[in-house]
Amino acid sequence: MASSSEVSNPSARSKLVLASASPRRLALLQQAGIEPDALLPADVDETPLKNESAKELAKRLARSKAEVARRVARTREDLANSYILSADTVVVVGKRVLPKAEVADEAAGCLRLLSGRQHRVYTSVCLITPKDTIRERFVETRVRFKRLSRDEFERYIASGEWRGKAGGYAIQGLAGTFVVKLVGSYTNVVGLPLYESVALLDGEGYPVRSSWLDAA
Ligand SMILES: Cc1cn([C@H]2C[C@H](O)[C@@H](COP(=O)(O)OP(=O)(O)OP(=O)(O)O)O2)c(=O)[nH]c1=O
Repeated sequence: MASSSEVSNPSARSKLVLASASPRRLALLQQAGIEPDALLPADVDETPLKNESAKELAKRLARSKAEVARRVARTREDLANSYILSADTVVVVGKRVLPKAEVADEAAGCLRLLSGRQHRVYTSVCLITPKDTIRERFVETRVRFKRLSRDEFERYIASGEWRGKAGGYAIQGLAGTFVVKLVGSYTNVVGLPLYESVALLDGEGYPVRSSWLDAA
């Protein structure tokens, strides 16, 4: 067990890079008491490859994001020995991968497919350690939406909350009222499954609970 001086000495703390531009992923990490030392978003092409399954897509993209961020981090003296964490979230109806909605038409198309049905949300999390070991976790959550009325549909589109969200909705916002049933991890749907992400970091020696003393 670490001594209290080790626990409270910030200079001894390992560095963590979150390879993400998603405010949700940052907020989820912070909810777990983990404050990344740097944000290095990776702009990767998210187009699925021919015959690529949704699971393969999420895994490939999470890994690419981490690898792009690693290249940047390893050139920076302050981040040279850091852990790199990334994730990718994909929403699937049947075998169909829904887009990350950027315009209202895309969001409307997603909502039509999601209304009154069950869908799956996949998030793949990738961790690269200071020793360059790559670890991954893949998490699936099943979500069932109520059948949306025309009014709900139109008002949700008008809200704009779908913008930049996989599957054209955000469960942490108004769309939370559409959820009849959820099986699995809620934080997985928001974009970073906390149990699995913390387990990954913990398993590779990152001090996940070092700031918990200050949390109250
Ligand atoms: C389904 C769902 C997705 N989302 C968000 C999480 C992700 O930000 C986004 C999925 O797109 P991603 O491509 O996984 O992530 P991103 O481009 O937003 O961020 P980055 O690659 O820089 O990490 O959708 C929600 O916020 N709530 C939800 O309910």
